Amino acid sequence: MQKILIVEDSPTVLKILSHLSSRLNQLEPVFASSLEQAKQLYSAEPDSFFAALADFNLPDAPNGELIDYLLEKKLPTVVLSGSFDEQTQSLLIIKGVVDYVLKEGRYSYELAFDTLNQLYLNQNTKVLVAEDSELARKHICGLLKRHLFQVIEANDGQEAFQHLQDDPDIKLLISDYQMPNMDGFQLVQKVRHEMGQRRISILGLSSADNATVSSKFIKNGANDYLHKPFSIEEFQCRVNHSLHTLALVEKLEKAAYQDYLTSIPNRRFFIKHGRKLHQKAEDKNSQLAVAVLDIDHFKKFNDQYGHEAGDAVLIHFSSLLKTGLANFLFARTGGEEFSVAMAGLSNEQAYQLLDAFREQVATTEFIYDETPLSISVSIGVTNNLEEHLDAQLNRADELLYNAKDAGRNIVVGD
Ligand SMILES: Nc1nc2c(ncn2[C@@H]2O[C@H](COP(=O)(O)OP(=O)(O)OP(=O)(O)O)[C@@H](O)[C@H]2O)c(=O)[nH]1
Repeated sequence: MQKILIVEDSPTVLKILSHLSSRLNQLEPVFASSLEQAKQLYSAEPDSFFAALADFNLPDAPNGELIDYLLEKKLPTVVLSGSFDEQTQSLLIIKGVVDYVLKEGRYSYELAFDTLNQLYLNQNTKVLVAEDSELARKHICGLLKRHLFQVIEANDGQEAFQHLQDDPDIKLLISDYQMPNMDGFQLVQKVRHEMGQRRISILGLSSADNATVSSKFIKNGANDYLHKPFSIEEFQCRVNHSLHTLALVEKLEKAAYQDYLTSIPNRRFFIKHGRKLHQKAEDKNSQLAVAVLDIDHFKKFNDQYGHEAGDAVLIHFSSLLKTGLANFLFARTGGEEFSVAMAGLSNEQAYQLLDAFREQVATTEFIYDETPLSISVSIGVTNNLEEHLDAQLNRADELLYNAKDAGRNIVVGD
């Protein structure tokens, strides 16, 4: 685990920082109370440190000498201080610190730790910078690298669009307005029209003194706009804000498509993607098998061992689905009902795979609260495309009822 060097001379503040450091994800705090001690700790194992949270004034470093030392060592640094005048604040940012935080109490320390956590996550976040002026591009990329983002550079809109096509993981596009080949407005428009489904935040930039540039950028699909030249701090705030909003949207989207209990996809996800598979099978005249699976006598787990036991059975069953039918679209589509869509499979092929899965469910031992529970599943499957997915699911459901009538723990196909 990488370390965070925390340097603070006040025992009271150090105590609070030590208490709050449990907030750090995947980072281990190491504490020092002077410049001398910080130097010793750092030089003993320089490669193990990820970043620093450092007090601006220390008895043996009254004028920010510790900050200069940490920046010289290229250690990303968040600065703490009891007071900052505006000049010192801008000087720190110009020198290259990640951020500064006033010692105003618990919330500001929490903010400092959140900044460090964010810095750690930024290492996996890709940002694309489209800017034709090399000087401006290098400046923007340098600011992003200070916050440890993975930065990709493009000279114009066309090159930027190509990068977006090649790399689906790019989360933020920072685009200048005036560029050769394809300008910023055209780029934003193309991204929003041709990559409509893509979750990407866009920040427009321009030095034009025309008041309509900002609204045009946003009307074309940018999320935010910044006029050049900009202050480093405002740039950082807008980048963080854009990515934070995007992360919230992604979180909401995940929650909307995931079953809360088992963490596998839910009915909404199944219908959305199942309809696409169904359409594709119709268009290409190919096969699509759809199955409905229902755990047998599920109610008895709840009745005999309690609702938590029922939940545990659902989680266990879902984990078997995740491994047994991982190559297909599957979801929890009801209480103890699950659905699977298997593209390209004939009825017979689907039947065989599902029967092997049924067997696996029946033979895998599951122990709840020291009691072995025997679980089985009934399955109905059809590859008759019907008119649409919902009708095919209804047909699979009818076959499932036949399986229940036939005594359960069985697969019934068309
Ligand atoms: N523990 C738990 N129980 C659930 C959940 N969702 C639905 N149930 C219960 O699942 C049970 C379903 O029972 P039934 O529809 O009678 O079906 P069954 O007992 O499986 O019987 P057959 O399907 O005929 O084999 C009901 O008692 C629901 O309350 C859940 O998320 N957790």
